Amino acid sequence: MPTPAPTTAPTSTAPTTTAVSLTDVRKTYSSGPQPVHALRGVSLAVTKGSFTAVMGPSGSGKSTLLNVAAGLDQPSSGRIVIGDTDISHLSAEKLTTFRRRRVGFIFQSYNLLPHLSVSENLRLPWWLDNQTPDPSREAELLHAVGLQDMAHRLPTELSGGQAQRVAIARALATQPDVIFADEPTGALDSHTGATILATLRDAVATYQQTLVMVTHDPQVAAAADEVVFLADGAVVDRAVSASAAQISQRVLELGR
Ligand SMILES: Nc1ncnc2c1ncn2[C@@H]1O[C@H](COP(=O)(O)OP(=O)(O)OP(=O)(O)O)[C@@H](O)[C@H]1O
Repeated sequence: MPTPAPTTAPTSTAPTTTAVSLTDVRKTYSSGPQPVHALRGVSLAVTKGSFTAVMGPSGSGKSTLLNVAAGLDQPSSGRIVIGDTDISHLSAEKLTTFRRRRVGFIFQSYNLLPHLSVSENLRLPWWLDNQTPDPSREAELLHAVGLQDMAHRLPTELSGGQAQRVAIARALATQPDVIFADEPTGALDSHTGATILATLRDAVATYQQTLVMVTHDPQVAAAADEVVFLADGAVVDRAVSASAAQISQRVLELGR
């Protein structure tokens, strides 16, 4: 006898296994002559400890999604929960504090402070939050990204790949609920990009770190547990454990 279908709709409360949840998130830019509907009702639940890649054609809303989900920009409507905090209604001041403590960022351009050493850049999240840096965690993270011998170097004395490793270690420093990465391998050659990707994957596994990453590169996206495809401001598909070829095919279909 077939199992009867459940009669109750799934609850809208995020289960404790969810690191980030978006519910019907919309973002309209109204500054120009015509409003731009960059996000048109995105709902998404990111599992704790998972690695999610966000892909889609240019202009599909990937960066907007990342900025809004990370609390860097306000949605026009909808609900965003990180960990157990609904950030949708936090004041600007509370949101800034929350981001410093609970969210990590990795950008294509590394965003290291040029006058601070590797070690000092890594300590920034603690300093910005008026916390004392944890020396053992700092040493562990430098080792995890292979920079244990470069703690005293300045960013100008690093290669692009090494600079991005500092950014990864820094994002991991405070054990945030989630790290958002925007094209973290975009400025690197393919070999260095592959090494950075491996470092990120290892970090996700070692620290059970939740990672959400925007990328244009199907090879990079194939390292993720799940790929979310955006088109015209909406989630149009999701793929689990997809190969680079499968991801490329889907991106082509979406009209990259
Ligand atoms: N500040 C802004 N003001 C007005 N429109 C904007 C703004 N930022 C983004 N947009 C528009 O919102 C839509 C989504 O942009 P977004 O940058 O999120 O796309 P994307 O998928 O990240 O693109 P790409 O892959 O080219 O970086 C686009 O039509 C873009 O022109």
